[in-house]
Amino acid sequence: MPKAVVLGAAGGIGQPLSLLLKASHLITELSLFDIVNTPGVVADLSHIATPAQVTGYLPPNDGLVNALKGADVVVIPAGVPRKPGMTRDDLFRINAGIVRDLAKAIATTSPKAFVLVISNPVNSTVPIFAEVFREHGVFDARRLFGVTTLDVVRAQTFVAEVQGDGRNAPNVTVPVVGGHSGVTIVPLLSQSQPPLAANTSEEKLKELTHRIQFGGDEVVKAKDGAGSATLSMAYAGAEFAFKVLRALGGEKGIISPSYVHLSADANGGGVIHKELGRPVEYFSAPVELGPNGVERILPLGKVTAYEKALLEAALPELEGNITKGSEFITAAAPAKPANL
Ligand SMILES: NC(=O)C1=CN([C@@H]2O[C@H](COP(=O)(O)OP(=O)(O)OC[C@H]3O[C@@H](n4cnc5c(N)ncnc54)[C@H](O)[C@@H]3O)[C@@H](O)[C@H]2O)C=CC1
Ligand SMILES: O=C([O-])CC(=O)C(=O)O
Repeated sequence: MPKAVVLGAAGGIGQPLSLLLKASHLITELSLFDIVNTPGVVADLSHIATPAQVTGYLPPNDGLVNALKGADVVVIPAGVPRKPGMTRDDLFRINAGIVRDLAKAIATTSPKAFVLVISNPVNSTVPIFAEVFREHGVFDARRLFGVTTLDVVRAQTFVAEVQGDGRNAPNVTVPVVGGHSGVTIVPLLSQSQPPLAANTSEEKLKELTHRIQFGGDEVVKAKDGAGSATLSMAYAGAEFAFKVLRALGGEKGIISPSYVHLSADANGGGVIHKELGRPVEYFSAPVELGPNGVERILPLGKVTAYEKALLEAALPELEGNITKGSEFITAAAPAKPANL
């Protein structure tokens, strides 16, 4: 039975996420790391009568390494959240260095673990992980995931509301693709199941799209300086982690959107490149999960002219975010000695 690790476990997301993981019977070991307050979170969770045995670690010494030893799945909500007026990209300055250091520790301690990145800006932090893993010779695109599940969870909820039956949200499916910030979040509402009413006005579609793209801002605004989504993110992060764990356990046919390096797929994301009309390195798309991680990236399928325009609007920002993340590592790498 697998060991799950949470890095940033004492934070706004980390605590409820750790609770949901502790409550799950899919894991037997839950290892928590944060730079502060881990002992209290561990003492609290460890009284819950579920199988997972909880251990906690702090820096300095080998806290992080010990937390990561033998990890099968590492979930990462470490880093600062937004305040009103900030974009996710504004978090790069602080969070890029945090995730780089966590990536180095994973690369050396648990290079085979499945890595689930929540820390923002996801569009850039996932490329940071990939480049650190590449530098250490352990990059496997099938095992690195940007968690975009909250966008899907929001889309389910908001579409169900528009359909007049909020209680049906769990049965609604909406693919949300692209990235995880503003216009890079592209809901494919034409593929909603159950479908939106045929007479849904263009205005309503635009409103719904905007609400899914900027749902995070609603929470940042409501929290008024006290952070961003934590509880809904913990729910979404746990939901995705459970899917990964079930696939790891051999369950077949599990599909979930996730932000991945397109080389994770046997054909290198070729189908999606063709659909988008240009190559892009990372993209959130529905992926089929298996015991080795990504088994297959599914095509986006039929999109409307409106959705095609959304995809076109998403790509320049997404590509900029990807380059920024990758170059944070590659530009800092010492030059290779010339081949004399
Ligand atoms: N992917 C997504 O859909 C979402 C991502 N987020 C992002 O998740 C991140 C965390 O958000 P919150 O939990 O609300 O923030 P928070 O500030 O409440 O918690 C962050 C935790 O990370 C810890 N931390 C900082 N540096 C660390 C390090 N080097 N190693 C381990 N832990 C470290 C802090 O001590 C803190 O406990 C933010 O970057 C936020 O933007 C938030 C919501 C949704
Ligand atoms: O909005 C934020 O900064 C946090 C986040 O990623 C989300 O809620 O989708």
